[in-house]
Amino acid sequence: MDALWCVVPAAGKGVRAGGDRPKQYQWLAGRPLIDHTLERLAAHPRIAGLLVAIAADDTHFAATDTIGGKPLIVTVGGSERSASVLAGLHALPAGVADDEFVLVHDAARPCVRAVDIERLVELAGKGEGGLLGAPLRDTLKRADAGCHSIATEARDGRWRAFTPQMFRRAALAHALRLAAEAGIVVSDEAMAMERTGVSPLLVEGSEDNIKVTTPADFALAEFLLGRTR
Ligand SMILES: Nc1ccn([C@@H]2O[C@H](COP(=O)(O)OP(=O)(O)OP(=O)(O)O)[C@@H](O)[C@H]2O)c(=O)n1
Ligand SMILES: C[C@](O)(CO)[C@H](O)COP(=O)(O)O
Repeated sequence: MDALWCVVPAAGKGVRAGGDRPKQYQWLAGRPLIDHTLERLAAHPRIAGLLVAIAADDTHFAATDTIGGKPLIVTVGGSERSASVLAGLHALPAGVADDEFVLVHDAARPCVRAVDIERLVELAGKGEGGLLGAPLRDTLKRADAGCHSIATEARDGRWRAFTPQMFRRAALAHALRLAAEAGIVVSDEAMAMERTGVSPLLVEGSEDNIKVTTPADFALAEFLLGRTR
């Protein structure tokens, strides 16, 4: 399989992280968080180029045409993550065929391991696509408004979804458009594809592929950056 383009949704506000700028531009190990993510993606031999979707009013993204010798294209994202991903799909170079697989990886996940990307591309490329994830290993509780446990949920067959996720370009764009037309905000690409009858392959990946979401995640991500590649 030829190298794939990767859409990087980076148009979020990072509300849960707080700070004076969106989390993807906050400092992590001496550089903006997004730089770690983009450099790690660009260094992967399975990735041909990066399509970064940023907010229309973004004043932090350091524009560049290449990263790590790979092409980098910037487009404007949307008000929801799924809209940013769809905008990215539409901005891919004309040479990316409709049936070509593309990856989608959160800018907020800087610790993704190269070996996990390799496994995803190898395994999910044999079917209709898939995503990195990890089976739930803790007991799952349902809480009430007062944070009291009111039930213990079944854990069997439940996974946490990560990124990258990988689907064929036109099929994913179609699925995202269908969800948007139905007024459904999908949490990830796999959910949009499931709505069209696809059963994405879950590929177990490292649990240190964290999504930096809250202030506490920055210290953990900094620790993990030194241990993952
Ligand atoms: N409209 C949006 C919302 C999110 N994202 C991106 O999707 C990824 C995962 O989303 P999340 O962790 O929820 O980021 P935010 O939406 O920025 O976080 P918050 O909900 O705390 O504001 C991030 O890289 C974020 O930049 C995006 O491209 N466009
Ligand atoms: C796509 C995702 O990273 C899968 O876990 C996650 O859903 C995106 O984060 P959000 O906070 O739900 O936007």
